[in-house]
Amino acid sequence: MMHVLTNSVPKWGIPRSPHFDTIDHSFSICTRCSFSCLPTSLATHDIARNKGLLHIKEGCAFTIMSFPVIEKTESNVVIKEYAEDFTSSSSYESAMEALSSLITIRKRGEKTQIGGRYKKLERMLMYLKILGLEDHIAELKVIHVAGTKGKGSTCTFCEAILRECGLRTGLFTSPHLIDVRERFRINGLEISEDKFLHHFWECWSLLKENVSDDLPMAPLFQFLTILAFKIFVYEQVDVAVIEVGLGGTKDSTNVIKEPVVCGVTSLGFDHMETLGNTLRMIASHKAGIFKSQIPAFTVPQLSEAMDILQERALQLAAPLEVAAPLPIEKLRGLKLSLSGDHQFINAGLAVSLCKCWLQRTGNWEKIFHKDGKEAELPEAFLRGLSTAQLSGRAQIVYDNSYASSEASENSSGDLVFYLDGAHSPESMEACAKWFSSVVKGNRNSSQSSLSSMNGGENMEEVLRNMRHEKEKSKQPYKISKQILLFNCMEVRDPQVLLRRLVNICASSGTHFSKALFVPSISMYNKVTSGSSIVPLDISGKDLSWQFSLQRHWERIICGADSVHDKNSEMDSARTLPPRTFLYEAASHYCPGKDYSAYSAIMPSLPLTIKWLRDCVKENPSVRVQVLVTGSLHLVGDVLKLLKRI
Ligand SMILES: Nc1ncnc2c1ncn2[C@@H]1O[C@H](COP(=O)(O)OP(=O)(O)OP(=O)(O)O)[C@@H](O)[C@H]1O
Repeated sequence: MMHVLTNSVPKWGIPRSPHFDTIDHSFSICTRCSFSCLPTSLATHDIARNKGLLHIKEGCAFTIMSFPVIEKTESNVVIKEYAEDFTSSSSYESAMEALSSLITIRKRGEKTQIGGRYKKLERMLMYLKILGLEDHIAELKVIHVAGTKGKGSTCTFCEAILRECGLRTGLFTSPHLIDVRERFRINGLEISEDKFLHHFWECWSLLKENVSDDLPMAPLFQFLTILAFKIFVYEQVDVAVIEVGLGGTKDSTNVIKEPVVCGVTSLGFDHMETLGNTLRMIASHKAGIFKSQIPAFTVPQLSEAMDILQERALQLAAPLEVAAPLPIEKLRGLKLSLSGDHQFINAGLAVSLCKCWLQRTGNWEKIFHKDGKEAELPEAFLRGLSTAQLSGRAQIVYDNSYASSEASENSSGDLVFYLDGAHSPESMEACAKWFSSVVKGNRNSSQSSLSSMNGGENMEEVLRNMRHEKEKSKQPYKISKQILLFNCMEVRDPQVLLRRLVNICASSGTHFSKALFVPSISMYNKVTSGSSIVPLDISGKDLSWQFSLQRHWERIICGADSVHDKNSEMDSARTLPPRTFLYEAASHYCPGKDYSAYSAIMPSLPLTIKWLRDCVKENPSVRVQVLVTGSLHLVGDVLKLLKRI
């Protein structure tokens, strides 16, 4: 029998899970009304009481919130506002619209003009106070993780390890790929729509009611951070694993005053417009999460970065240790569930963070009855490391939806998507190594392609993929073609990203026969849900960025300038290349037409997926291996489409 120190004795003497209910589905707009069981001390109550929304029952306060609602007699201005502003048929879509309204459009590196009197972290504290959370977040037992690459993976490993130790976990990561709820996981599962909506609208209304010229509404990431804290407090998690959004010192998550332990993952060059151009400057921002006397861990870093981390730790008397990459033997024959050699670095850090967290919270001895100096990893750690799930990072998806029956499946080629949202030079390098390794069938890398289907898929899907792979291995030899499907944000340097990808792949014998440049569907000014409508109208889409990506590609591959003249660009983007383009030799194609010998502009992502499926359907002798990379938005869009069509 395992005993774990948890918060299972409710902090406020209230039931562990808030009670959710639906009062009335008959409102024309309001689809959800929810109750939450809150500590009576929370300031929210006072506000709610003033608004006449509060009903006290046996020492436990139930806040009745109903959004959006047509209640014209209601004096609550905010509620009226929802009814007027968010007339979408679905409450969830309304929440997405509300969230989208918090996106502040600005050029990268420019300071966001939120206005008001206060600095970001001051504002964050005020928002938390409005929600009555400022004391409660101090009780959260946090693992706080900053870094350039590997934050999401490290946090995901930590969450899975501690969950396997029997703890109730909360995980906050960013960005999301398909649905914003991916950012908030409770016990390994993304938060349910009901709970999300409940907390979302409660947060929204209280903040909206209290904004002023001095304290404007929280922009998107600040709002989501506050929401995460609220969710974790109310869900009474034993541990909150919190990924920094950007940088560290000034990040919204840095309102955590006393985490249990901090981690800094691999440092490199990203977000330089905000963090600075040197590794020292970047490291200094990341070290901004260190707190006085709180243990911190990092991974092996270049000396410029390590010096800064050590300096900062010394100033704060924070013990800083370097966690070595996890030696493969420690896994005792198991495999990391996240694929790629770089994941051993993240896993090593996660193990140190979790051990430290368990020791500092008094859980280590309770759970393992050991002094913590054992060389072997506990079973629970192994289970966490071999089951942690994170979509869009070195994820493999076998697509067989183009084959309508087993017979047609066998008479079609194979289409396999390799998805990795790398978008910085260092991560592109990690991605290129992983892709080359898996397409060559190098099962020793860290992971076999089968077990690397880590996309939060259910077991049924994993088993289906395994069956698919087994079936395919019995079939006659197929010619593999590696195709690149790429887009990146305009602030990135595509020349650097593409060159690094091509060179690293080439150094291990992997060559892309074609590259496809395609616009993402996701818009940077809109938060969408998994069920949002996919826009199919491609008319008038500006593809000039995709054309410039193609020019970079042509230069890298053939050393020549682009084959296109500017006038033909908009026209050519409306047509898809012939299907033979995908698998016939480059020498068959003369440049200067709709596509070049090595690359094509694809007018839209849905058309590209359909086109790829059609190509493969026609040619049973090919196995098309598509690397999707350059942007997490692109990866999310592809995943969304593969699930749907
Ligand atoms: N330790 C690492 N070193 C280099 N690249 C890495 C490392 N870990 C992850 N990557 C690369 O970075 C991508 C993103 O991984 P992850 O989400 O874990 O990191 P992140 O720091 O959260 O990144 P993001 O900038 O997307 O928020 C991966 O798909 C992989 O290509």
